[in-house]
Amino acid sequence: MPAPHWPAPVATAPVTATVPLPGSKSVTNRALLLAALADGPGIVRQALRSRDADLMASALRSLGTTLIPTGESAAGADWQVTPGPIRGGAHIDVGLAGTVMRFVPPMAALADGPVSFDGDPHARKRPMGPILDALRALGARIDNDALPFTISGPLTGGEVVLDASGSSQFVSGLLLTAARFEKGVEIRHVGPPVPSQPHIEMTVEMLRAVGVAVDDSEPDVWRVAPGPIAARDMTVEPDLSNSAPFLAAALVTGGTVTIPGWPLTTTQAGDALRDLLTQMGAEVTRSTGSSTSRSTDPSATDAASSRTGAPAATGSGVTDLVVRGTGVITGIDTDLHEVGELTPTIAALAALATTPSRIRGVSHLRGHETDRLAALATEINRLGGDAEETEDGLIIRPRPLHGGTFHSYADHRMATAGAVIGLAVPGVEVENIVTTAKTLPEFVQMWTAMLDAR
Ligand SMILES: O=C(O)C1=C[C@@H](OP(=O)(O)O)[C@@H](O)[C@H](O)C1
Ligand SMILES: C=C(OP(=O)(O)O)C(=O)O
Repeated sequence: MPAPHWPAPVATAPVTATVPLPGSKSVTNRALLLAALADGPGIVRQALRSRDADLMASALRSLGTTLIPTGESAAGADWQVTPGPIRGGAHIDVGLAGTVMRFVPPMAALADGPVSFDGDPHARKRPMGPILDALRALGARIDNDALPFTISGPLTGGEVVLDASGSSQFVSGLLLTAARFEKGVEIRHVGPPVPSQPHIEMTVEMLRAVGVAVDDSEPDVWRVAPGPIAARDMTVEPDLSNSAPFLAAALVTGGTVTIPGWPLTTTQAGDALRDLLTQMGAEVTRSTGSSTSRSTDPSATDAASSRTGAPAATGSGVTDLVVRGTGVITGIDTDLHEVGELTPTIAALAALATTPSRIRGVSHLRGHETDRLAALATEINRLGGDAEETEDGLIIRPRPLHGGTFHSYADHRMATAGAVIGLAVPGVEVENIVTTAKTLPEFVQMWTAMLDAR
């Protein structure tokens, strides 16, 4: 039986809340995979626990990695990761996780036998062709062009040309395992621009932090020489993209939301919120206030840690991010090609803005958890709004909204977009709010706590 729809709470007063966030999905799943491919046991600290992260952990276990939780706190889980010989014969459930369906197959192609993959019904619709073709070109055998598929090695590596305009994860997936390929890899992208460059930078930076030499000096070309991946102690940053609905609440209610532990420098897409929310009318400041980062364990500091696998904070590398709503939400004309995962929240704010908005550069969102452009236009219009899909984005014009069901399409960011609109529009019910478990299982409790805080 489907769970009842979640009545999105209406804000009765400006919110004033501090919202600590669990770890980044993108950093967690890269860190776990790199630890599983490393030359010895390592630790991943303050990792996210969520459906996507748990699917990654299960995938790695079925390929022969030992993952032992050594501690769990509000900041996340600490995993001791001990690599093993990569085992074939496994079946891997990717759920709806792009990071699992694109990052694990290159590792599976190194297994000593075939490995099969499948996922949620919609996962079978997400684009996989370019990375599967690339793996074939590098030596693997694969029996399909989308999920479900079975992959068999041996994969030797070498040079490959692919079109990664559909997802940066095609490049990240190949890069993460590339040092373990006999010949390493040279990836050359040919096609329209690759989206989500910060996520590729995150991959490159995390690889360098574990001793892998990545040459990205030529645009759209990445070279990784074969060699060991060093075992390290990595600490995961808070998930800045998941701060989006909470920070949006400051704008919607004319309140103030503070996120502690915001890194001073980061490759996370969510860092773009500082600029985007300013453009939409917020006052955004950093303060050293209460922020001490999520880690208090001095042993977590590691000279080799990167910004994304960041050293434990001493307070120097992080601040509080404070977003204050000024009472007016202005529309925005913006290209979100590099930070597409922020689109649902920006669209929700645009639906509540006083002037029109145009979101460009995100045609690749049609291959996300759902076709996000169609889903956002449909759901905003269902509540009486005026949203129009364009070839590469959305036009959203001001129009008063009314209550109704906001469908999530099993998309965590659609569900949280419904919650943002519901702050200002009585009677919004979000269908399948529990889909937020993909990256933020505590969403409802955190949302309620934010609204209750004074
Ligand atoms: O590598 C990653 O961790 C991600 C890359 C991006 O994918 P696309 O390039 O497919 O948008 C992003 O949208 C996704 O949420 C996470
Ligand atoms: C696109 C997203 O996820 P995935 O990692 O499944 O691609 C997202 O979280 O917005």
